[in-house]
Amino acid sequence: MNTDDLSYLLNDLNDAQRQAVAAPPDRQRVLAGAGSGKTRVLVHRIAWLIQVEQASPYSVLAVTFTNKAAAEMRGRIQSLLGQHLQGMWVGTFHGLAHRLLRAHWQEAGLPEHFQILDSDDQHRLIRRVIKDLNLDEQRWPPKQAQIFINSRKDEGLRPQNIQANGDLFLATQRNIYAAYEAACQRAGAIDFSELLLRALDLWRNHPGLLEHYQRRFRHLLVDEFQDTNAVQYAWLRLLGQSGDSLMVVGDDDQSIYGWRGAKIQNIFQFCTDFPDARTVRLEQNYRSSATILNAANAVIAHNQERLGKELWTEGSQGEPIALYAAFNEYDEARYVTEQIRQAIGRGLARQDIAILYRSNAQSRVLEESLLREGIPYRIYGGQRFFERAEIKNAMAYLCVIHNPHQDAALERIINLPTRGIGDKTLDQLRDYARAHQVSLWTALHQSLERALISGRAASALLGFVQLLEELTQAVQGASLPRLTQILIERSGLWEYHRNEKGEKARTRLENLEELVNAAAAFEQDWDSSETPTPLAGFLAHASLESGEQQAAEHEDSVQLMTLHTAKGLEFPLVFMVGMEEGLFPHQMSLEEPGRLEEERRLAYVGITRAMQRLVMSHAEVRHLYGKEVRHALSRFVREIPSALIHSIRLSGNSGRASGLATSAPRLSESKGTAVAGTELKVGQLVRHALFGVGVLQAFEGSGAHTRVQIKFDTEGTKWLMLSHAKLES
Ligand SMILES: Nc1ncnc2c1ncn2[C@@H]1O[C@H](COP(=O)(O)OP(=O)(O)OP(=O)(O)O)[C@@H](O)[C@H]1O
Ligand SMILES: [Mg+2]
Repeated sequence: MNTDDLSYLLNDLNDAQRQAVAAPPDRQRVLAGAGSGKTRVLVHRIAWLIQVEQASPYSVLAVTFTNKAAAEMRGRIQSLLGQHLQGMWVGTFHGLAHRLLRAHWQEAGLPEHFQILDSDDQHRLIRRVIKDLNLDEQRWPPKQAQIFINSRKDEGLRPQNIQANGDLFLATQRNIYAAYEAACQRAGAIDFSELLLRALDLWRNHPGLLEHYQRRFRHLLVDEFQDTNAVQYAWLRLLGQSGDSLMVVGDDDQSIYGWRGAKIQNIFQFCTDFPDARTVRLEQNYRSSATILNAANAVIAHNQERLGKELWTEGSQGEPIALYAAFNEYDEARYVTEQIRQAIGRGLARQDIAILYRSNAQSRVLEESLLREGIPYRIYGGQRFFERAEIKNAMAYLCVIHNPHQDAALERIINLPTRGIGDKTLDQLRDYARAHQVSLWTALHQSLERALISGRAASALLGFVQLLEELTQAVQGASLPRLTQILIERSGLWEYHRNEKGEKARTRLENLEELVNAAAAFEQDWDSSETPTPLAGFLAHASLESGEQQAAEHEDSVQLMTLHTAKGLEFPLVFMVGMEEGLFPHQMSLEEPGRLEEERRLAYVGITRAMQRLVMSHAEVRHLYGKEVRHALSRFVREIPSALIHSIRLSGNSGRASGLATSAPRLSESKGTAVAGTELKVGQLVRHALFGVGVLQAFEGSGAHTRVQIKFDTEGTKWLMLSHAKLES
């Protein structure tokens, strides 16, 4: 092929990048600092393999850290190649594991309709297990056991792999883990860590299947490699051994998921496991101004454990980093908001601005301030629609109708609404289930048949069985939204929430209505090749959506997210708020050696998100967990050479955010027209036929599933399905 034809694949690359992209199929480890074009290399490499090496898209497996990054990557490859790529697998490890397990549920030892437990479900189940084991919950807190179990799973350890050696703590945690595993198996449910481990076991235990995928995925590429955990790495080793090409790209200085089991050591291990792998280093940073880059380099230089690499840029010096000393968090939010208003006034697009914080809880005050100023924003994280109690209750009914052997869902609804099935009866059923290794549903039937339960308890259980039979009958042949509606009404859930008092009850009922809308939207673009029925698809959709901290794509909003979520992204203007000891670095990391270095890497990630301008802020007084606290300035700010910083003090008016900004939110630019989904903006006034006027507060979900949160003047705050809400501006 004429090399000129390939210029579009190589043009915007430097020499080192070009060599990595245009190498014949091989194994490479790209090790380079932030903003040096690692992700760009990976994208161009895939395009090169397909275009020049004639690799079938079907043979490419690319793994990234979030679904958003995966979608972006696919889009960039497609636009480079100018074609739609069928069959290419691009996704997160979790997403890929889920696909594998759905396709090979039998081999994985799962029921066809296995359910995914989110963190909340998992916590409930572990709590249950602890009780069943007659352990004292005070001494053996479920949360602690949950962390123990997940971190063992992330390391690839089953209970039988854990040696207690007479250690009571380990022995007990191992017992809880084992009992929890049995409970999951009975319930046909798996948690997020299990997704990965089970997929790995699938390959380990079925060499034929592994071979199939090894033959298929000839080209393997992994972004953000520094944050792979032991199980993910084991995946890679299995799949990568026999492939044609393998590329991992990462930066040891950006490893920020150690607390979730990520192992920086994988970066080194890689060269032991793949001795023929080449290491590529990229040293030129294309993202940030020299000031920002120097600040990042200075901070990360304080870490001991690093491979050590310097980044340089040809970019201009840029503006100094602004540091605002706020009086409290409200003042901080006002300052940030005012700065954003000015930046927008100077012509910066809203989506080019990001506010980064250490903890989700910090967003509330910032949100309020942005709302008051009518600045549209988009937030990643927070409580998702599918995580709300009333929605989870309704989804549990859907789940049980789909497959009654799902213990977590069954437990959730067996006495909700209350129908006289007490804890004692439930305990009896659980004991039976455990003793006979069956699901709760089977335990219930057998206990009744064998008259192990009698009297009032038995008739309550019978009532429940009858109810489920009736519900199953009633939904025969119904569409997904109709089915959802029938279940919500006839299960008694509707009545139950209606009898609750106050505003909360009303919100719950409306959310339940929204669920029916969500079901309708889902059914419309349900993909029959992915799940056997719309119901199965809807259940999976709900559990996966609640697991990922993603927000809907809405252009032209300021972006709010945690520092962790910001990984891999870049913005011309970045605010890092709450730069205080105890907040960032986080209090917990101060007490745990090793964690502090991880916090510093997080600071490095944050600083290197900024392209042109970085603004940091800290508050002298802050309200945390209901208390007023005073924090010292974060060491990460103090580690930046003072020549790079422009301090803005409280005293004097120069830097002080102006005005208290209590004005009502303004109408957005797109006045008057009936509002289509993409035109809506947070902060905008909208009108709903029934609820009247309100302010749009947030978006969630995407496409036909988009929901909007609106604060109505008289009707409180509601979540509505955008496609059904018929809003007017
Ligand atoms: N050779 C190049 N010429 C011009 N711009 C480049 C070049 N390489 C990368 N860039 C740009 O630099 C920025 C950073 O690139 P990229 O996001 O790929 O870096 P990265 O190493 O993946 O960063 P991170 O470590 O934060 O994930 C992007 O805007 C990218 O388009
Ligand atoms: Mg990247």
